[in-house]
Amino acid sequence: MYGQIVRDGLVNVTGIEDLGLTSPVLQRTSDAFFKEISPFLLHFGMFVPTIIGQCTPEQQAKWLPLAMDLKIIGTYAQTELGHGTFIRGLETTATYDASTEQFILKTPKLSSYKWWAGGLGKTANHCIVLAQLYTKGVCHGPHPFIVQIRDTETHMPLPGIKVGEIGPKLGFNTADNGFLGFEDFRIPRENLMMKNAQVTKDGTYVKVARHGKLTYGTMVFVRVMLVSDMAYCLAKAVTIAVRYSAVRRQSQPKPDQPEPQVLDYLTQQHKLFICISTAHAMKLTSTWLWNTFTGVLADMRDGNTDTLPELHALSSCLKAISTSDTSALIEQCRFACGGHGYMYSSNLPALYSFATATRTYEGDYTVLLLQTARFLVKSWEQMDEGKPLTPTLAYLEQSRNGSQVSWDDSPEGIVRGFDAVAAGRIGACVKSIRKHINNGMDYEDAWQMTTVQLVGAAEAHCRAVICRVYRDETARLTAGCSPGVKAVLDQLSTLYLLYWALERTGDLLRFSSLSERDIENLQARYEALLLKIRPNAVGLVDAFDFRDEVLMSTLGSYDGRVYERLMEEALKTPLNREPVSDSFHKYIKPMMQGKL
Ligand SMILES: CCCCCCCC/C=C\CCCCCCC/C=C/C(=O)SCCNC(=O)CCNC(=O)[C@H](O)C(C)(C)COP(=O)(O)OP(=O)(O)OC[C@H]1O[C@@H](n2cnc3c(N)ncnc32)[C@H](O)[C@@H]1OP(=O)(O)O
Ligand SMILES: Cc1cc2nc3c(=O)[nH]c(=O)nc-3n(C[C@H](O)[C@H](O)[C@H](O)COP(=O)(O)OP(=O)(O)OC[C@H]3O[C@@H](n4cnc5c(N)ncnc54)[C@H](O)[C@@H]3O)c2cc1C
Repeated sequence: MYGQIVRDGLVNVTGIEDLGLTSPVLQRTSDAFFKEISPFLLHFGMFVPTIIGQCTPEQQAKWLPLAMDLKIIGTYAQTELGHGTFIRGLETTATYDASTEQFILKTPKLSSYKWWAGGLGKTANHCIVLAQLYTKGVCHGPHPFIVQIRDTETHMPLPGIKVGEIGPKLGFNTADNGFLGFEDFRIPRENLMMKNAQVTKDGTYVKVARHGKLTYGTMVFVRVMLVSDMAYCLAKAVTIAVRYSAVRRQSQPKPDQPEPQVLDYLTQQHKLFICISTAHAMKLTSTWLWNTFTGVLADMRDGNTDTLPELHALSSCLKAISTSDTSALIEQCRFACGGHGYMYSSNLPALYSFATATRTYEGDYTVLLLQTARFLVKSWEQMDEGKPLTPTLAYLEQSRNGSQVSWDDSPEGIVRGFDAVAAGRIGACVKSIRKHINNGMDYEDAWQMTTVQLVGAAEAHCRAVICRVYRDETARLTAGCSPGVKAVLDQLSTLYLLYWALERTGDLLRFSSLSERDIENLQARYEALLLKIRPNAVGLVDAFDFRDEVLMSTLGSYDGRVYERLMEEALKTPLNREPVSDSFHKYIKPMMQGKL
């Protein structure tokens, strides 16, 4: 199993070298090799980006060629058995010894073991280690170090290194996630990644970066990338489910009619068409977020970190919501395929296990939404002080006078409705925090007592951002399209707005003049739109243009030979090599004969 995985991984990363080892190329071609992920994902997805983001030019000149030529294989070891979210609580230490100009890495106790890093178990021979940096008796917090953990010739763990695989998981079972412990393991001073902070030969700590959280830059990059990854993952799942729903015929609503395609059931359309729409919404939002990210990087290259807080808030909530929506909607695709959706050969289980993991790694859902909420509350307070709001929060101004937004059921009106919900929920959180403080709580306790509402406010803000970006980007990108294409893509973005308006009627009743009659109108429009989209449903998923080798699905292959493929896969099962398993003779027969 592992040997095959490594072979496929290497064919992937070396066989396409002439195409250029860019992230998107690697990411997309790796899907033709793995139902889940490559053991080299962390090498290209975090090890290389961290060298670029955290090393000085001199350090990059040393490490980047080695990494890009796969002379070293790396991963990113930050999480420990005892800490993942709370990075400031990490226990691994790196203590500077000026007499030898080395850092001594230590794993003080079991909970300090690095745990989870992809590729760490048996594949990587180097890794980025986040450790508490001590010099001259002072702790300066978590810093990144580049550490060789295995001999590059023998692949044996180096003396003082304890490393291994963490074992089977819900999914990601081709990721080779590992554990890592250090016993007074020494590395050269130069292995501290020194772009944002340095330690001189005599042990003096020098802070370089103006912003205290640039060490967390790789996580922001990955969160931005994951939004696009989720769009791609969901597009694969809905391609499988819609194609299967066009093939599958079931039940007989009318006695004298043949069994219909299950795709003709309105409930099936309700399950699946939001998935098509959401894949588009997340793809367009991810491109918008990527452009925002590169803009902030450019600002930071000019020494300006003012736009970083908004990027952190955006990447946090968009990563949280895109992974949560994708996990839920891929499971919905699985539900839509009945029993055959539960077959591993459908590829829906693997797609689900990948997406649901992504809801956790690179920042847990709740924790990241609370990060966004922190930014929203601070922005509200700045608005109260008359300070300007950042672009994505301009809608807060409308709530300043507290008047209720009048409901307008046009697409643009619905977008404004979601702005009103977000503004209203943020305002309610600020009111709650202030009430608790007035009742004698300190700020931290008042914040904690409001966190359930704060998570909801951050979700509402994110939904408002997605709705606005999806609507605006669809209009912009279809401006030059044929009327037919323009109409279908407009239907999809309208469906997204109607779907979420119906999901959030409570909020819209609370923060706008939405009435019961308006809700009835929304429901009727939504159902009529499902019927309009039905004729184009298969064409819309075909337009995602996934080859069968990438979909890897008995249910979603282009030729629709579902039952033949299911049987072909079944016959490949090892248990079918012999008509009678030897377990019959060992256990079942003796049991039947009363001899067990
Ligand atoms: C060959 C095959 C294919 C190759 C493909 C290649 C390309 C693929 C590209 C991408 C896909 C790659 C996928 C890789 C797979 C990933 C596997 C998983 C990896 C991991 O999980 S790595 C570990 C991730 N861990 C986390 O995310 C931990 C989450 N915790 C935190 O982020 C923080 O600890 C915290 C923010 C939750 C809390 O920290 P703390 O208490 O210290 O901070 P606060 O007090 O809340 O805030 C203080 C202050 O800092 C600001 N802040 C916090 N974080 C950031 C940040 N990241 N950036 C900027 N600012 C930040 C925060 O806003 C506060 O500011 P203010 O005080 O309010 O001003
Ligand atoms: C498939 C997979 C791959 C991974 N790969 C890597 C890797 O390559 N490298 C790496 O370093 N790590 C990796 N991780 C680890 C991952 O980054 C962490 O699991 C993630 O950051 C969550 O942290 P945790 O596990 O400590 O969860 P915890 O934070 O302990 O979460 C447990 C519960 O506590 C809640 N919680 C925690 N803090 C707060 C708070 N402040 N307020 C409210 N609720 C809170 C959470 O919401 C959650 O409900 C991987 C994880 C997975 C699942």
